[in-house]
Amino acid sequence: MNTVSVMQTASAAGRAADASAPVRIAVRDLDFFYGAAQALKGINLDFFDRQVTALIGPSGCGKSTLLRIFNRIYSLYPEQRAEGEVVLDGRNILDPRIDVNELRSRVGMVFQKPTPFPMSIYDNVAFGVRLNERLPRSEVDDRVEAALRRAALWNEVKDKLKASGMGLSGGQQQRLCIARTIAQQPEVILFDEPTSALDPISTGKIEELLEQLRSEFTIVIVTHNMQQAARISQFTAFMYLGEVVEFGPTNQIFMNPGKKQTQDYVTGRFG
Ligand SMILES: Nc1ncnc2c1ncn2[C@@H]1O[C@H](COP(=O)(O)OP(=O)(O)OP(=O)(O)O)[C@@H](O)[C@H]1O
Repeated sequence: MNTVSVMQTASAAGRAADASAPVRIAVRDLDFFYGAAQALKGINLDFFDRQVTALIGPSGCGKSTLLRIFNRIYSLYPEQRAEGEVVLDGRNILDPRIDVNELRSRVGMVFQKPTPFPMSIYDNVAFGVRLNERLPRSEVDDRVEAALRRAALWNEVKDKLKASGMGLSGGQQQRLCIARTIAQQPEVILFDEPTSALDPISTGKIEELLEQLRSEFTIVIVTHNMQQAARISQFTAFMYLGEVVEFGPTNQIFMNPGKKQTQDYVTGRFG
């Protein structure tokens, strides 16, 4: 896709940008360290409710690091630390007293490579629900069906719910992982390059799905693919060397960026 068509795509996605939506996640003066190495510097960003925000920027700029702070995955590693505030619904999730299991059911994550568990399709989707909630079997059934429908997978798997999730195609496995996340009824879903391991048809399905999911969830997506960011997001943050260079409605970032660095990146002149 050339620059002009990226801009046309951006225009369509960006028209839906709603900066008057409530702020779901507010990042304030956020620094992040891997041991002594600082990977994020003074990040300030708002993520709006029921909008898709894309994090873009060259390799190593800190996109995944930022995404992984939102469900505190980093706290598994003692040498990693975050300073500043990430406020989700009025609470700073960096606070060590936050219950990370509860946080991770509110902030779901879908990874680059589909990661189905070695168990049935049904059990994959029911997994988090059973772990965190005590529901009667019929309610778990309902939750599994609703999540598979929402993830646009129900029609393909409804007759083989007991078959292994590992037997699905790559694109179906990724939708299964999305269903597993949705089943926990999160508020926010984080996507870390969710289509980079998929073929174009599966990628198209996931992109369509993201557009549908945003009516219910706040979505943050890391993508290397600028056309994808332009197609699916309402807001875009351009990052470089651990900082946010520019943030705004996607059509503004792609069609009328305020900074030369952003312009150079979105027109493919560097990165
Ligand atoms: N586990 C780690 N230990 C030490 N440094 C790390 C670790 N993970 C990432 N980094 C460093 O932090 C910086 C940001 O990395 P990050 O993976 O967040 O960037 P990114 O923008 O997501 O890159 P990519 O697009 O290549 O995935 C880089 O300098 C990287 O080398």
